[in-house]
Amino acid sequence: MQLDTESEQAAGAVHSTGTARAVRIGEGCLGPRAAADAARVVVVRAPGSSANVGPGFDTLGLAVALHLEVTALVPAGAAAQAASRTAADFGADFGADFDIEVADERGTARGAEAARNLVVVAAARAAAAGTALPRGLRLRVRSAVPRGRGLGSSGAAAVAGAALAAAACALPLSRAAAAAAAAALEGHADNAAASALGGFIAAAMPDADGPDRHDGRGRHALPAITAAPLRLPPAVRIVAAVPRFELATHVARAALPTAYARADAVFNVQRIALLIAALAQDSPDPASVASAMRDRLHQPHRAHLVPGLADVLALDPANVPGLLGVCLSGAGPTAVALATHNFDDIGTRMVAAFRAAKGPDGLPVEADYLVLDVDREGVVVDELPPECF
Ligand SMILES: Nc1ncnc2c1ncn2[C@@H]1O[C@H](COP(=O)(O)OP(=O)(O)O)[C@@H](O)[C@H]1O
Ligand SMILES: N[C@@H](CCOP(=O)(O)O)C(=O)O
Repeated sequence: MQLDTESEQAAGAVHSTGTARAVRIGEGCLGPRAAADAARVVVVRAPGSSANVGPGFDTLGLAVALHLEVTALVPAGAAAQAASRTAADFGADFGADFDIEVADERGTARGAEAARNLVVVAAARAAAAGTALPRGLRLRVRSAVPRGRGLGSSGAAAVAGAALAAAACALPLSRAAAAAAAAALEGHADNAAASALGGFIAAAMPDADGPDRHDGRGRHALPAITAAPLRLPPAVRIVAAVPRFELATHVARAALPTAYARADAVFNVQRIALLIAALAQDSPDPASVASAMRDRLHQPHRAHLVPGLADVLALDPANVPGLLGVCLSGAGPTAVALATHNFDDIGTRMVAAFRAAKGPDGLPVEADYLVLDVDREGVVVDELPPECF
């Protein structure tokens, strides 16, 4: 399935392919739809994600039922105002005079400070591909996705921002477009595609050597990404053991080698194929899944950043009922287990394995576990009456 943002936007198309479900802003309205030139309240909800899923470095992603929600007050006349402004109106310093406000659990930011919030950055970039964000946006952000833990908080924020941009500018939105916009910001497509599309996905960035895309007026168009939904049996849930420290993705990426031995590349390519095949079964064979979730591209190179990881990864379905396999979640430090039952026992074992290790301060690595459903919906956008803000 080719997800091409440019052609969708050019055609103003909103279509449903069944798998890359498209959504029109306002679809699923919870209240009466406001007139287009009246103030509107738009609610965007995007799930977090667990990227890589073992061997699928920068490729596989699994959306998890932990959500980031943005409630936006879009001022009256926003669509016309956005259409009349161009991307050039809003340069790198757009935040300095940009009338925007973001409130989240860390407080309220305005202007230039608000413009550095990732949700706003993502909205601004996505909007710049076609138009500019209107002035006067008021955002409230609530996120259940812990930041910097490997559960895709930045991907969720980027997807939500892209969806918000479309809503604020009254443009049609497809989940594919939101995924592409967020992937362009993240630099890898796994989190973005999972947060935008939901479920278990494979995703790829466009060919790095491809042509730079412009729309002829100097505006940078968002690159298409390629994504495909993968089967995951309904019984599978995710047990996430979340250490109580942050690990920024850019730090964990800096720990990776720039080149790999052919044997390691082949090891992972084989296991990605085997993992997808094993999880396509109604009752996946735990030994097959666990073996296919092994990785040589990122986990060994990041293990020193996540004390206890080796012991968590050593949990074996042969000894743990319900367990299918364990891996580092995204860039870490969270570890996730795929499981069909016995979730609390699995979470307890993962936390105990972390606790048996010592952190850099010489103290045990404390972690908490969450039992999460797979989010099968991806990003959703609703519209509420203005008094709901
Ligand atoms: N709700 C949010 N609002 C604003 N920025 C966010 C939000 N969630 C995440 N971010 C940004 O993303 C960063 C974490 O991203 P990253 O290091 O990729 O970790 P992860 O995506 O695994 O949580 C945060 O430091 C912050 O800059
Ligand atoms: N493929 C990326 C995924 C990063 O995910 P995050 O949730 O840690 O941001 C990587 O492994 O670097």
